[in-house]
Parts: sequence; structure tokens; C-alpha cells
Amino acid sequence: MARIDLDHIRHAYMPNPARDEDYALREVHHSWDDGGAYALLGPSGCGKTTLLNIISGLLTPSEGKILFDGRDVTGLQPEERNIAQVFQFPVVYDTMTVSDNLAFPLRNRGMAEAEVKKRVAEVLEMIDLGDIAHRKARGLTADLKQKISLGRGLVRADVNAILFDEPLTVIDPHMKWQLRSQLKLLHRRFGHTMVYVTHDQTEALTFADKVVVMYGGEIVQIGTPQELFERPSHTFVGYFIGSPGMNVLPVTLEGANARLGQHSIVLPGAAGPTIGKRTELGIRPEFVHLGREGMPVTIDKIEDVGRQKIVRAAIEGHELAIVLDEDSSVPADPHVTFDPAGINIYADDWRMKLGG
Ligand SMILES: Nc1ncnc2c1ncn2[C@@H]1O[C@H](COP(=O)(O)OP(=O)(O)OP(=O)(O)O)[C@@H](O)[C@H]1O
Repeated sequence: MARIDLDHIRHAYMPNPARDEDYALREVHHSWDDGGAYALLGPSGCGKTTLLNIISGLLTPSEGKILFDGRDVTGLQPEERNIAQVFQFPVVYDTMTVSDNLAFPLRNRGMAEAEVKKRVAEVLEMIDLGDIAHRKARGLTADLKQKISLGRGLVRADVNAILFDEPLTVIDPHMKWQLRSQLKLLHRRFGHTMVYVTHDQTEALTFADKVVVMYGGEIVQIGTPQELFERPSHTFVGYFIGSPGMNVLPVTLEGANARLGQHSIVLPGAAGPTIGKRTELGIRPEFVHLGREGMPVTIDKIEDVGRQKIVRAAIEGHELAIVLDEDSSVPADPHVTFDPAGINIYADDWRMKLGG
């Protein structure tokens, strides 16, 4: 297991990149803890796979260095980096049995057979494939084959990191949930450094201790699921995490108040100067209270989603989503107030610190 340092990494696929837009990864400079479970989350094309391939060694970054426990591995091939990888599609040996597939990476490194058996038995139990341990991989379903791939990724205890690139794509939705929970347990039990690429927020939030949100070739926030929910660093994080995403409303700032049309909203603190910057107020639908007091809204529709209702409303000509408990009712003359604890202020999309 290793700490991973990404030291001023930039990557462009084109020769002679000049502008920021020429880079698939604009600048990544972070340290990831030894034994951390990280999910790389972001929309298609934001640079997740590029970053993962730089960590694995499939790609050499145009600029910057990558270090495992302080050792520069930038110039090393994947096989020299001592990592395990699980890809989107299963990579298994069809002619081998399930348990021989799992044993392969261990035997390959000359592990004693008694130790191999013990470790394989452990992994078989964890991924729940004990019943078919002696069956050939050929003919198994894609689900089962991908479980073998996951098991192969987990079988070695001595790897620096395990990298997963959208590993549950081919897995049946019900089993997805099961495997995600199992991976989380395995992480707790073995403490590997894990990096998990996905564009699915549920997958990221259930798997990871820390979610790395990427957007346009940059890491816009690294945080716990709770931090991403409560304090999105960038408006994109607000939109992308949560369902529905954060409401973002244009405002002008007046000390510790934000003006939205004709309304003045009290902020948790005063914002610094924002001259020439676009200022917006972010509030998650869960922090908007619907009642008879506050700012008037018009209601467009109400969606029933299990234990909650999502109210689609408009305030001062802007869309506003509100989350209500299923038994709350919508007043005839609806108004809203914003819970100050849920208010964030953004200048040119980045969250501002509010003073006391
Ligand atoms: N081999 C390549 N040659 C040129 N451009 C590439 C190459 N691979 C990726 N890109 C570009 O780099 C950017 C980042 O791509 P990347 O595959 O890392 O994104 P991603 O977040 O993993 O997307 P997805 O979720 O669709 O896999 C995109 O604009 C993509 O078109």
C-alpha cells in the first residue's frame, strides 16, 4: 500500500500544447493517503481515465511527476509499479478454473502454494464464488467473470494500489449494489489504497471515503460525501452531486446579505470583494423551506419520489427545486426561506469563504 503524490501533473494528447484547453488534464497537484479509498467522479471526457492511466503507468504525463511513498515512478512501466488493475470488461483466462484465475497473480510471483491456497480461499469467500471455484471460467456469465476480475485485483496483499476503471459497467444492477458494498468491506478489512473511476455518483458516494470530483480536466474538489453535499467548492459539484442538484441563483452581495431580485437574504457571514465576478448563491433543495413566510414562489409541478416530494418552483424568474417529506403539504400561497446553514456563495463558480 502506498501514498500517491501527484506532483503538478499536466497531460495533453496533442503535440505542442499552448492553451489550457489543449490539455486533457490541466493541473493536478494532490496527495492521496496511504490506504485511502478514492473515487474519481465526473462527466464523460473530464479526464478520469487519463488520470488513472497516469497512475497506472499506461500513460506518461506531459508534465509533472507521480510518486508512490515518495519514490518517483513517473518513468516506470505498469508492471514495475506493483499495482493491480480492474478494467471495465472482464479479463480472465477462460481455460483456467475460477480459483486458478485468482491464484495466477500469486503463483506468478512465486508465492508458496500453501499461502496461495489460503489467500484464494479468502478471496473466494469475499466475492462469494466458493461454489464455482472449480469450474472453468469459459461459459460463465459476464457478471461472474467480472467478479473473478475483481477477485484477481484484490488477491495480492502487497500491491501499492488497486485501480478500478468503471468495474461495474457489465454487472447486473442488483449485483452492482452487492459488489459495491463488498468492495467497501474489503477496503476496511485489508486497507489497500484504492482508486475507483466512475461517472455514477451513487457508486462514488457508497464506495469512497474521499470523492475526487473532476470537471474539464481539473480536480474541482476532493472531499467526503458529506463535504461535497454541504460545502460544494464549485457550482459544478453542487449540480453534479445530489438529486436534484443544488439550486444556483444569481445574486448581488451587500455585506452579509445577498440580493435576489427584490429580496434580501441574510448570509451566514459577510463575503469579500467580488468586483467583476459573477456572484451566485447556492442552496440545496433540502435546505429550502416551503411555508407561508419568506419569499413568494410559483409552483410548476410536484414530483413524488418515494419518501419525498420534489417541488419544481420559480423564484424571481429562476428555477428552484425544493425537497419535501412525503407528508408535508404545499400551502396555497407558497413562500420559501433558505436555511442559512445551507447557503454557499460563489464567485465565478468557486465557493467564497464568508467572514464572521
Ligand atoms: N488517446 C487519446 N487521444 C486524444 N485525445 C484523447 C485520448 N484519450 C482521451 N482523449 C481526450 O481527453 C479528454 C479526457 O478523456 P478521458 O478519457 O480521460 O475522460 P473520462 O473522464 O475518462 O471520460 P469517460 O467517462 O467518457 O471515459 C477528452 O477530451 C478525450 O476526448
